[in-house]
Amino acid sequence: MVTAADQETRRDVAWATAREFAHAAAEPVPPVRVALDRAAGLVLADDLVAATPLPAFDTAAMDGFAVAGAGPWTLVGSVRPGRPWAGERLEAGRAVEISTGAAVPSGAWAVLPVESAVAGDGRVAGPDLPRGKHIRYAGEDTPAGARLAPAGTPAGPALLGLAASCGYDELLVRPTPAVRAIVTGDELAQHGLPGPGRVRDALGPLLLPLVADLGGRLDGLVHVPDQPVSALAEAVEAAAGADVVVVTGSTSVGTTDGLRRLLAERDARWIVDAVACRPGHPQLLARPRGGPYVVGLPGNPFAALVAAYTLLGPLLAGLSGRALGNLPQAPLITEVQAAGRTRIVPVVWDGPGVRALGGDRPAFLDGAALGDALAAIPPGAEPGQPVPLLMLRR
Ligand SMILES: Nc1nc2c(c(=O)[nH]1)N[C@H]1C(S)=C(S)[C@@H](COP(=O)(O)OP(=O)(O)OC[C@H]3O[C@@H](n4cnc5c(N)ncnc54)[C@H](O)[C@@H]3O)O[C@H]1N2
Ligand code: MOO
Repeated sequence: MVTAADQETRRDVAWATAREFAHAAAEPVPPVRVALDRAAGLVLADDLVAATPLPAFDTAAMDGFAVAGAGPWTLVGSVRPGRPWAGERLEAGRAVEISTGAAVPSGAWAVLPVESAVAGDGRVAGPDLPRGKHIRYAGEDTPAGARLAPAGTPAGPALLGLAASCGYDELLVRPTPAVRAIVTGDELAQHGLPGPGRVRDALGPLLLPLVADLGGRLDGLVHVPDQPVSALAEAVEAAAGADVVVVTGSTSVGTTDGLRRLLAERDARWIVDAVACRPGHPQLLARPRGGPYVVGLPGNPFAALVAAYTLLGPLLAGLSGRALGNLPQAPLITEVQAAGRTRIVPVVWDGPGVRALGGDRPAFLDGAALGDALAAIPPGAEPGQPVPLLMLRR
């Protein structure tokens, strides 16, 4: 539970609250107007309002005959998609052959599907149909001016198709926030087997797809030694053009962990200073005056992954103007102890719930590599209780 004092200092923030703090602290990036084919995956900065009614005209929903009045009917012509009927209002007892998608002439009562029609000698017969049968009337799906999607909606495939349907060539969207990564650690090796006392960098390869999954664009990654301490300051300075700087392996309080000192020197505003979760406790989010947001991910790789979902994901959502939304939940069917702070463990779907996989030690990525989701298990959770899920696979 977060006390008033925690809220003040932003120390050891409860896990769900940390996500909210990260999201709420984000000032959305300025919007840009882009062509529809450049908008995929970006987030609407404005409501999408129907520029035309949909459908825009009374439309045949079947191939057959548009008929007026009771049958049989005299055929007086044909109508094809994209070529409106040039004739007069269709009088009772008359019909036109019509294709799916063509404009139904005024006066038509219904469209008689070709399968139900008997045509010949300039006439067509068939069952009487209820008024309006197989006609999609103008504005039936939406009238012009209706709000189809609110600002903050991601421009997925269906939204782009919808925008085109009602006449848009461009959309006002927020560009993907730019993220720079700074991977720290004198012990890190970037290729091959690490050798004595060295550790292979797991976070460089993990960050490129992870940042994209969380809604950002990784536009640079540098490796920085722990010594001299000025190296980290220079790397943060060089990333000033990004929206977010992610620093890994410098969140703790050791002599080689310079991030907290650097943030103090820069008079940074603390948004989250450690989270009451395991792993990932020392993660942080702060904003130096006039600079990008700084997310500190613990060096332990699974802890870093957890921290990215906890702070970086909600921050990127806020920068893009996306809502934080509620996480999906599922019952946890295995027992996992979460004493005092939220436990975050890899899980897989198993029938009506999720099952903990193991492989959840802070430095080990095995469970996360195989899991469908990370489950955030609050302190005191009972077996069978629904728990929030951070989806690892879609
Ligand atoms: N006195 C205390 N010490 C530590 C505390 C604490 O509260 N008091 N917290 C521990 C916890 S929990 C974590 S998590 C770590 C976080 O430390 P840092 O973020 O400063 O990371 P490092 O100390 O540099 O590294 C921790 C661990 O991870 C390995 N590492 C680092 N970077 C990478 C990488 N890119 N790829 C693979 N592995 C990496 C590093 O070699 C260490 O083994 O602090 C604890 N200490
Ligand atoms: O909390 Mo640490 O992040 O145990 O590994």
